[in-house]
Amino acid sequence: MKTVRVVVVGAGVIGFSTAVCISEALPFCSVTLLADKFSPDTTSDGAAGILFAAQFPDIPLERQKRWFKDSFDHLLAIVQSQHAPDAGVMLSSGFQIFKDVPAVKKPFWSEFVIGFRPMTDDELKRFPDHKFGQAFTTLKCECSTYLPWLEKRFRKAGGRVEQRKINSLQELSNSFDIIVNCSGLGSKTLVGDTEVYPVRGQVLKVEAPWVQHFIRDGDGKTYIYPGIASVTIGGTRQEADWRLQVDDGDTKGILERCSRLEPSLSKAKILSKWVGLRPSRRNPRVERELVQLQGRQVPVVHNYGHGGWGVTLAWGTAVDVLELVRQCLHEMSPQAKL
Ligand SMILES: Cc1cc2nc3c(=O)[nH]c(=O)nc-3n(C[C@H](O)[C@H](O)[C@H](O)COP(=O)(O)OP(=O)(O)OC[C@H]3O[C@@H](n4cnc5c(N)ncnc54)[C@H](O)[C@@H]3O)c2cc1C
Ligand SMILES: O=C([O-])CC(=O)C(=O)O
Repeated sequence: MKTVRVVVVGAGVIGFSTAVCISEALPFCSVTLLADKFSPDTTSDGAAGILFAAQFPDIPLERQKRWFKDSFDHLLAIVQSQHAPDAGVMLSSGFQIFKDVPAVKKPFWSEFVIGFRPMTDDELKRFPDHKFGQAFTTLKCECSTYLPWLEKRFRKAGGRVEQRKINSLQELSNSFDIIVNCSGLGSKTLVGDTEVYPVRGQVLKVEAPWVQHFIRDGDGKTYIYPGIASVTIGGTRQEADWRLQVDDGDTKGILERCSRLEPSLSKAKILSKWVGLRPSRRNPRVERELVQLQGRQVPVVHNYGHGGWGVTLAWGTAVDVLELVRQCLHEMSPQAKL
C-alpha cells in the first residue's frame, strides 16, 4: 500500500497518545505530530493526572466505560512493566468523600479501578463534615514525565515531530492525506467550534512526603493527590475564565480547604503554583468528517474537548481514533488490507 501521510495536531496527552496509537498500529502511515506548544508547556503537563471521571451526558455509557477501561488497562500495564519509573505512572490509593450522600454511590468506572468499596464509619471519622465516602486504588499519570516518554515511543515507531502554529486546516491539506485534530481548547479557533470553552483550574505542588493517600471532595473543587516527587493540591473550576496567572485568593482558598481535610498540610512547603485551562465541552468530540480544503474533500478526525478528564480518557479515545483513521483509509482505498 502507498504510504499515507497522517498529521496529528496537538502535543498534549491527547495528541501524543493518539499519535503513538496510530504510528504503532499502522506502520504504512507516515505520522507527523505538529503543535505550537510541547511539554512542559501544555495544559496536560500541569494536570494532577488522576484516573477518575465524571459522566458525559450524551455519549453512550458503554463507550465511556470502554474509554476508561482501555486507558486504565494501558497505564496499569506500564506500572507493572519495567517502564514505570520512566513513564511517570503510579498506583494511588485513597478516598473520595461527600458532604451529602450522592444519588449515585457507585460511579460507572467503579468496576475498573481496584478494590472499590464504601468507606467504613471508622475511616469517615477523620472527616466530620462528610457523611459518605468511597475508597479505591486508581492510577496517577504525571504528564511532565509521561509526555516525553510517549514522544520517545512515537519517534521509535517512525513518527516525526514539528513545532509550529496552524491557523487553518487549509495549511495542512497539500502535505497530508488525513488530519487528526487533537488541539484541545485550540479547536475553538482552529475549527471554529463555539462549544469548546475553558474551565480554569489552579493547583499547587507542595512538599509533604508523609501524605500517602489521595483525598478528593466529591464537589470536585478540593483535592490532595500525592505524586512521585510532590503532592498536588487543588483546586478551582472557573468556567469561561481565560486567566492564566496565579491568583493569590485562589492559593489561599486551596491551602485553607486542603488543610481542613489534611491539617498537616498547613506546614508543607509550597514548591510551585500552576494554572491550566481545561478544554471543556458538553461532550468530548471524537468523530470523523470530510472537510472541503483547497478544492478537495479531506478526512479530518477530531479528538478534543475532554475537560477535566483528558489524562483519564487519553488512551481510550486514542483507540477510537485509530478505528476512525482505519475507516478513512478504507474509504480512500477499499481494496487495501488494514
Ligand atoms: C488544574 C487541572 C487539573 C487537572 N487534573 C486532571 C486529572 O487529575 N485527571 C485528568 O484526567 N485530567 C485532569 N485535567 C484535565 C487535563 O489536563 C486535560 O483534559 C488534558 O490536558 C487535555 O489534553 P489535550 O491534549 O486535549 O490539551 P493540551 O494539553 O492543552 O494540548 C493541546 C495541544 O494542541 C496544540 N495546539 C492547539 N492549537 C493549535 C494550533 N492552532 N496549532 C498548533 N498546535 C495547536 C497545543 O500547542 C498543545 O500542544 C486537569 C486540568 C487542570 C487544568
Ligand atoms: O477533579 C479532579 O479530581 C482533578 C481533575 O481532574 C481536575 O481538576 O480537572
